Amino acid sequence: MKGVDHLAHERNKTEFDVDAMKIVWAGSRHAFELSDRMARLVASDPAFQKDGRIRLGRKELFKNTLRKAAHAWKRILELHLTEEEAGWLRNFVDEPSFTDLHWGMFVPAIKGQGTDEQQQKWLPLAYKMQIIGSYAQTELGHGSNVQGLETTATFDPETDEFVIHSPTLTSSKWWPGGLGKVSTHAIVYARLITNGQEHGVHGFIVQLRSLDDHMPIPGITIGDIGMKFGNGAYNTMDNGVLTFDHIRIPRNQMLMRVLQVTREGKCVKSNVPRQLIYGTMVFVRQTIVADASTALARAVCIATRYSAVRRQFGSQDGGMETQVIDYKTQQSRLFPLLASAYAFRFVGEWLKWLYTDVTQRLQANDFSILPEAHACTAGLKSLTTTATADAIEECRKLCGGHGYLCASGLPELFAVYVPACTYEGDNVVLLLQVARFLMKTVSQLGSGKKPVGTTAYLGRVQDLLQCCCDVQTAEDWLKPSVVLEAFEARSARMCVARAQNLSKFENPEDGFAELSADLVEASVAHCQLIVVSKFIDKLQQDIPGKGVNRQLQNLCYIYALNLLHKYLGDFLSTGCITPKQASLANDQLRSLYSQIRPNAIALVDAFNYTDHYLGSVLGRYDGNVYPKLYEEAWKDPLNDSVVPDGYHEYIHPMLKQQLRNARL
Ligand SMILES: CCCCCCCC/C=C\CCCCCCCCCCCC(=O)SCCNC(=O)CCNC(=O)[C@H](O)C(C)(C)COP(=O)(O)OP(=O)(O)OC[C@H]1O[C@@H](n2cnc3c(N)ncnc32)[C@H](O)[C@@H]1OP(=O)(O)O
Ligand SMILES: Cc1cc2nc3c(=O)[nH]c(=O)nc-3n(C[C@H](O)[C@H](O)[C@H](O)COP(=O)(O)OP(=O)(O)OC[C@H]3O[C@@H](n4cnc5c(N)ncnc54)[C@H](O)[C@@H]3O)c2cc1C
Repeated sequence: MKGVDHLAHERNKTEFDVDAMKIVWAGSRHAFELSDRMARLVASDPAFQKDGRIRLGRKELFKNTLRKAAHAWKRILELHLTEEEAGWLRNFVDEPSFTDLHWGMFVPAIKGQGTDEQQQKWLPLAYKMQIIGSYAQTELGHGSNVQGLETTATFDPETDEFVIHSPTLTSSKWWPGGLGKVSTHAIVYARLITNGQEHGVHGFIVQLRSLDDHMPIPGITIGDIGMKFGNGAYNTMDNGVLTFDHIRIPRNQMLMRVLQVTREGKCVKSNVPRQLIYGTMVFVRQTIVADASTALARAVCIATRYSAVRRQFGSQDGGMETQVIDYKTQQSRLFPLLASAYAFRFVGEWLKWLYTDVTQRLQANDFSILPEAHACTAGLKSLTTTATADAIEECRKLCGGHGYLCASGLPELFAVYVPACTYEGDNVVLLLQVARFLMKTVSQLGSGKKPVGTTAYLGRVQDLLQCCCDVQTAEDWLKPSVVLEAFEARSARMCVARAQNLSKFENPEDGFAELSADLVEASVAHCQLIVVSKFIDKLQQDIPGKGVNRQLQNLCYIYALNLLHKYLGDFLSTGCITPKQASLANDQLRSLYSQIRPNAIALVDAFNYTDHYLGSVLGRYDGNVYPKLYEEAWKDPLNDSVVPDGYHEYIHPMLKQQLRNARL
């Protein structure tokens, strides 16, 4: 059987309505139709083709990205695309570029931290791309510790200006995307100083380059920070270095929604909390969770299709060998990743809802759920990006040797994706933020303050400390209440144990530092509970389409029970379940793998990815892997000549030498 036939055969086995699942995956019929249209538009435009990207040198690669970004903008204007459509189009162009930072951070920072007047002035320019913006927060010496940033913004009352200055080498801005070669402006984070007094870190709109000839403004030194991990990959982005030598900007270019500086240099606080200065990060972390499901789904789609095409061993009487997807070990590695892609999709949807809710509340001066929004975005960003980066690498291994070829698409996907564990907050630093939030919540339980939202379960802590898991058969693990209670009890018990250990320290900060590794584990347990509970919530919705809900149930339990298996130490050591119940969970997991198996190809088809977007010979929709791999190999520049360059200089003399030695 050819690869092409394998996948057709697999698709015939499907037990659910794939078109209905495509809508569930996209979030709505509207989102499906829109993203489908934009994906096809990009795939059919020769200007957006991706072939050979990994073989380009840095300069060529970068220019190619500029060309694509300019072409995308031209198409957006020509077709009068809405903001939503334009976002999808840029997504399917699938090449990190300065536009990500312009639309993803510069514009949101002005929207979130700018006053009405500032928004009226700057947003129209940014929307028309008459200025291009970057987000310049991180410095050579400090990234995680935002309060440790060294760039200064000193108010000069004589001229009504701020003087932006880089006092040390370590205060050089370092990393901001789009900054190196493209941005004309940036939101620069700097320590505010007025009348000799410091007022913490704030954002300032600073022009970096001339709008006429793109030369840096005098006093500004700016460039690219150099090559990053992998071929192609994130090297399409001009992450930059920037220093200021006493650059003057008008007073009204400080983003003043949180704090105003008057003409006299007096600081006047508004009624919004200081943390709103970090608001852009909350917004971006939320989008990163949605991106995680997309990147994970890409890797899983490639590995699943290829696993159905690939055959090894098991041939009897000259019959066909076994499809590697039928090996239980392959299933136990692959199907939890498939389930995770769906799980992250739904938690991403929920997080988007939470973010919208918080934004509306902020507008009504209700800041009560800001800590919850911070903890959820930080924790879920950390959980989903760590899992996705690991999963892409696992998918590469699941594809055996061919997974290591760039033609599989997996090496570049990994190289592009893996910095997500670092940017927008190092994943461990973010989990420590969640831990602080959890410890604070536990410490307030005695005061009668009822936890709400994702920590509401901690309000039932006494019950959760005592409850016994009610599982007697493997089927009992298919009850939502049973699964939920096990995850709630594990998280609650871990939180309480950590809080008790913390209370033994005289100085809570010393305790927090000493116990930080344990605290991070509690944060992970809490975040996994959120993902499981949002997946379970999704199952309660009225989901149309034959067999769709059934598949989602299977995926949900695979996600939860695989975590239970992987983190068994937590569940057993906290006494949430018994070894016997753990073994029953494992039995159930195996049964679920068998149920998912006939639907695996259809479940990845439901992602609705074009071959252009997947960029993988192994993941092709038609399964025509081998002829295309063979074809692809011949495109390598090494195969331009039969005898390689360097033969006469190096190989020939070496062979001659051996020959002479042999004759001696
Ligand atoms: C096959 C082919 C493949 C190729 C195809 C390519 C496809 C592309 C696919 C994927 C690529 C996607 C590309 C996407 C592009 C994304 C661009 C990436 C951009 C990255 C940009 C950045 O990184 S910007 C810089 C981000 N920096 C950080 O995140 C810094 C991290 N540090 C912090 O956030 C904070 O400083 C801290 C959280 C660590 C705080 O520390 P500290 O204790 O010092 O805080 P404070 O004293 O300041 O405040 C404490 C107080 O505030 C609360 N708090 C903290 N943060 C927040 C917040 N954000 N919101 C609300 N509240 C907050 C905190 O809880 C404390 O509260 P208390 O009540 O006092 O306890
Ligand atoms: C591809 C990419 C794009 C980026 N784009 C931008 C951008 O557009 N704009 C921008 O401003 N920045 C950008 N950044 C910077 C990014 O936000 C920072 O690198 C990130 O926040 C991590 O900070 P750091 O580099 O200072 O890491 P560090 O904090 O130095 O981390 C080093 C190690 O120390 C550990 N660590 C640090 N603090 C603690 C602690 N308190 N407790 C325990 N462990 C700790 C970390 O876990 C990590 O293992 C980008 C980075 C990358 C890689």
